[in-house]
Amino acid sequence: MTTPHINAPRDAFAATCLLPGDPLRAKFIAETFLEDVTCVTSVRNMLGFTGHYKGQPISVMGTGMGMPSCVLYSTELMEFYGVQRLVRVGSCGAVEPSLRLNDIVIAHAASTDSNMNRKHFAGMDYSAAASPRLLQRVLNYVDQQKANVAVGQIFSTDNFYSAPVEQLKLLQAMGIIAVEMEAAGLYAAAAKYKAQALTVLTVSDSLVTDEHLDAAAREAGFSQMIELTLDALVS
Ligand SMILES: O=P(O)(O)O[C@H]1O[C@H](CO)[C@@H](O)[C@H]1O
Ligand SMILES: O=c1cc[nH]c(=O)[nH]1
Repeated sequence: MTTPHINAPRDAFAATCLLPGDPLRAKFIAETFLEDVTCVTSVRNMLGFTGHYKGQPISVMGTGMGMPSCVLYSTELMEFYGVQRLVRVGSCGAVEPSLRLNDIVIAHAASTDSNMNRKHFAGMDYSAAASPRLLQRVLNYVDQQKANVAVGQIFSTDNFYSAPVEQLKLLQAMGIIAVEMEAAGLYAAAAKYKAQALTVLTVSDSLVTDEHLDAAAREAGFSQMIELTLDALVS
C-alpha cells in the first residue's frame, strides 16, 4: 500500500518517527545515527528512512516547511503506517533574549497565527500541546543528563518573514521563547489520532540579535539535539 505522498509498504515505518522539516536532515540523521537503515520513501524527494537506534526501531522522515505540509505527512504516517510517536526535530528562531544559537528548546505548547487547527475544531481555538507522557519522558532524561535545554511555549507561524518588532515584543510579553512553523499543527493532528507528539528544536536564528546559522548547519549541525532526543526516546 502507498499513499499519494509516501511510496512505502505498509510495515515500513517504526512506531516512533523523528520529523525534521528538511528531508536532507532526515538523511543526515539516518546515515549518522541509525543502523540497518533503509530509505523507505522518496516521493517528491521527501525522504523517509527506517533503521535501529541502540537496538530499537526508529524511523525518520522529512515533513517540508509549514503546517499544511507537516500535517499532511504526519497524518499519512499515523493513518496508514501506524506511527504512534512523532517527534519533530526542527530549527527555530529565538524570541527569548537569553537563548543563543545552537541552544535546544522543547515546546510544551504552541500558539499560532494559522487557521488550520480552527478548521478542525469548529472555529474555536485549540490548545496545541505536547503529549504529557512523551514530554515527561524526554524531560526526565534531560534532567538525568543535566542537559542545558529550555522548555517553554513556542509560536508556530505561517509566515517565515512576518516578524516585525511589534510582534516580537508581543510574543515576548506572552512568554513565548521561540518561533517555528509546524508544532501547533502537529500537536493537533496527533491528538486527533490519539498519537503522542513532541517538538524539540535547535536555535538557528535569533530574532533578538539577528544572528543566523547557515543552511549547511541546519541540515547537518544539530547532532546534540538529535542524540539527546534519540537517547531520551530509547531510555
Ligand atoms: O528546520 P525545520 O525543521 O524545517 O524548521 C524550521 O525551518 C523552516 C523555515 O526555515 C520551517 O520549517 C521552520 O519550522
Ligand atoms: O521558523 C523559523 C525557523 C528558524 N528560524 C526562524 O527564524 N524561524
